[in-house]
Amino acid sequence: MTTADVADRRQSGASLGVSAVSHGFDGTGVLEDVTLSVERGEIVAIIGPSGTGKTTLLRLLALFHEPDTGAVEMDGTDVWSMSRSERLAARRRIGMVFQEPNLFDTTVRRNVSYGLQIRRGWRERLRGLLALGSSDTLSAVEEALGVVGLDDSKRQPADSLSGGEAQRVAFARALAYDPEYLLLDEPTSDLDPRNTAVIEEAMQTARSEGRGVAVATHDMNQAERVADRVAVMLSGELIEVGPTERVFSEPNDRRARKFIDGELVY
Ligand SMILES: Nc1ncnc2c1ncn2[C@@H]1O[C@H](COP(=O)(O)OP(=O)(O)OP(=O)(O)O)[C@@H](O)[C@H]1O
Repeated sequence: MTTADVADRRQSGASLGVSAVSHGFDGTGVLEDVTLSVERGEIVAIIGPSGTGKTTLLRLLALFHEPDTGAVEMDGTDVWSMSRSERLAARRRIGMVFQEPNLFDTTVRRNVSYGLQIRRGWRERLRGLLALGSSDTLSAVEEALGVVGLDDSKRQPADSLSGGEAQRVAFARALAYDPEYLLLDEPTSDLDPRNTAVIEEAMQTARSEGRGVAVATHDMNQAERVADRVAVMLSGELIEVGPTERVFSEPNDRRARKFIDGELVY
């Protein structure tokens, strides 16, 4: 990506967000009146107790579900009022990394290039099939694997990787198709400090490339280390959103303070 591309992404002020969203499952409410957006070129951490709705929020941002009420907006446009093809195009601008890497039983390289193929439109996909191993596919795969420090493992079978390496491949798979927004659900929850550091660095690289990153994490130290803004979620509501330093040092909400101080039992 050129410096001009990055600057262009940043200046556009583009964002992905939810506006006054409430959502539940089988008649049970999970999210209540949630408003949050992530702009390109920033990292937003969503923290909060287990079962509080962080994954549900990421899944709504990933356009997996239509919210019961409220809007999911990309660049200010309500995604669920778009046509199906427009929404599909919007979805292609978003990458998601789940808590479980869920790799395919093939090499590292094929896992990453598969992500690239599946996200392309059918025309591009056909072109890709005709020119399997084309240079742009290969360089996108190599670049993404380089970001997570796995450029030397391309030919390795995915089932021979450690949990941390597998999660790094899942990250590269999401990165390879050049998403504008990257949604990460507890990407380092079971990882050792070294793999955690690699993923955190990759998040920062994504930010510096002008991507908007939203990460749900239990790890408050991680939120403090990487995020520009933090959103604290409790029982499906966002009780505090603000710049990381301010939220950690002087949260406005009493419950957010308790959660940050580790006094909130959950
Ligand atoms: N597809 C679903 N069907 C029914 N209930 C669901 C579904 N997805 C989530 N829930 C419920 O919504 C609530 C919030 O879950 P969610 O996974 O969003 O929380 P979370 O904050 O990400 O939790 P954790 O930190 O443990 O991953 C939970 O009570 C969960 O059981």
